[in-house]
Amino acid sequence: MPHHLRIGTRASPLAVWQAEHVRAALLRQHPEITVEIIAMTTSGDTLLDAPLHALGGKGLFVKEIEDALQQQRVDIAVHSMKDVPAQQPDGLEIVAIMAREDVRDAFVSNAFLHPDALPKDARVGSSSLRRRAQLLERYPHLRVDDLRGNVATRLRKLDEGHYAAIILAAAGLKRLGLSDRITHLLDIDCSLPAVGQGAIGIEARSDDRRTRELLTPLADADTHNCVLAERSMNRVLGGDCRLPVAALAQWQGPQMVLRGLVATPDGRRVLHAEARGSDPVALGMTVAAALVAQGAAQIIADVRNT
Ligand SMILES: NCc1[nH]cc(CCC(=O)O)c1CC(=O)O
Repeated sequence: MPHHLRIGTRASPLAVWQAEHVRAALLRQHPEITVEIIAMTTSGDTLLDAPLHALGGKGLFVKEIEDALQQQRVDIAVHSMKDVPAQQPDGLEIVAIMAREDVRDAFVSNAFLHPDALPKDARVGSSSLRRRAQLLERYPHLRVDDLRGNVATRLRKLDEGHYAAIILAAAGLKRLGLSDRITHLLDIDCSLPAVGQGAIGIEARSDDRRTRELLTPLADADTHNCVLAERSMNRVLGGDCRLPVAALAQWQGPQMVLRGLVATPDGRRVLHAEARGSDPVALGMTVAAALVAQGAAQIIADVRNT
């Protein structure tokens, strides 16, 4: 009997694209196996009215898929690493992280070529406190308003005229074939990305040796170490994707450079830290400690309490 693998994924077009991407890579490596995609609607997809950061619980988008994995209804789960909480549930593990797409945030507008061109009180759509804080730091005259929904929904709300501009991850737009909607790619000095942004992670049961072996050739070691460093920082800070926390690790020769940021949602205080090293976990802890020394823990506690 040929081996059959069931991939669990969210049902959004971007998530399904990512699952298809994993399926294609698996079949390239192992032409003898069969792969099925099982798409699920998660609570993060249905609770569209509340602002993302106000919804309780971590891992809104991944919980239901992890349940299916633990209950053996699927064999692997494909996630945007950005949405994956710092800690995996018992018995599950991120086995492979694939080569990263563009890590940057994209400025998308039908009327303005660059955020510099936005007039006072222009409405910018973003539901991420991380994007809000960095935008308001540089452009305190703007209004940042909540914007939820999948990529197509957000673009539609822009096109309907509800916003002067919106900010999205470049990776999602590129994967969906929507690169032509990117008006301007924000430099990482303007908008440091979210932990794990642009990276696809594949989760499996720790004790499922056969599946883990099949996944090994899909992993990109450089991306894996960068995302580990970012997640190590986030774990110390107790951060998740709803908090104004950003991090990006990049290889510079034999070393990684990890930049981290914690900000107040209004962008009035923005803490930065940076370190180099080759041990991802230690590097993350170093940058987290440097942020804590500047008051990061208090900022995070304040955001959690509001
Ligand atoms: N929170 C939703 C989400 N999760 C991953 C991506 C983009 C793709 C990626 O970062 O890998 C997006 C959309 C967005 O932020 O615009």
